[in-house]
Amino acid sequence: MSEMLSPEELEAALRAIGKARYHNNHPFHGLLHSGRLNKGQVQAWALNRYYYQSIIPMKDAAILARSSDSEFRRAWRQRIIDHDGTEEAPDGGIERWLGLTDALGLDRGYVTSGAGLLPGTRFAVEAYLHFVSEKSLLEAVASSLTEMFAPTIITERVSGMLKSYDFVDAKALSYFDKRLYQAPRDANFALDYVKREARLPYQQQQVLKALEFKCDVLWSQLDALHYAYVEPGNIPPGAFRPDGSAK
Ligand SMILES: O=C(O)c1cc(C(=O)O)c2c(n1)C(=O)C(=O)c1cc(C(=O)O)[nH]c1-2
Repeated sequence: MSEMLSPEELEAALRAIGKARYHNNHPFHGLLHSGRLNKGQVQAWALNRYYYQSIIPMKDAAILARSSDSEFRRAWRQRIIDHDGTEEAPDGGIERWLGLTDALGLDRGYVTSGAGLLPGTRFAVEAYLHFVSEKSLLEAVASSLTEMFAPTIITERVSGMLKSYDFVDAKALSYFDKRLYQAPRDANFALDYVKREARLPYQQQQVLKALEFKCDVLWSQLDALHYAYVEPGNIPPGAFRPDGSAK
């Protein structure tokens, strides 16, 4: 039986998970941020990461659909607006991500079709969608808490990539500008929620496990990229080939 943690202890335990398991620790990010990837490898990253982006509003809609609290829904629906945009301002996160894949020379139809995805990306991203649909609302909210750790990695990524790659510029990376304030706003809301709603020891354990799960979702996407495009360079049949031979 686990002990009841104070809200502050719960937060400290969540931060310890992020410190150990967040994807900023993955070697693929080390290569991406320090300019040690070639353009084809950066294209592979952006293409696969598009799939994660595209599923985020669907997973947030699944979370919305599970809450009976209109105040909660009002706050949470902002996430969907941020990613999908509005009629007046259609350049939400998804559109901005496609701005990055455009800048990298990838065809939009190919990117959005998902045809060149790594199987590992597909399975990891879909596992996230299933997780939030099937687990408790508390666990679903907790699984978004990786965003607590996002601002640091975004700052490192943008400055590293701008310095190192002549094929990306600030406009291509503008997706990340908005994430710098959206991610902390969203993470603070979700953190307050889990600190308030995890009222029993088993619920606190569920919250911690949900964050571990989500770190695994992010980590396994980078494992798949690394295996296919860095070492040993085993690109699965049908997946994107930087030389364009199997498009
Ligand atoms: O660039 C990153 O490293 C990174 C990480 C994460 C994250 O930690 O899950 C998200 C994002 N970006 C992101 O752009 C984003 O919109 C996002 C939404 C979520 C979520 O779980 O609801 N995570 C993330």
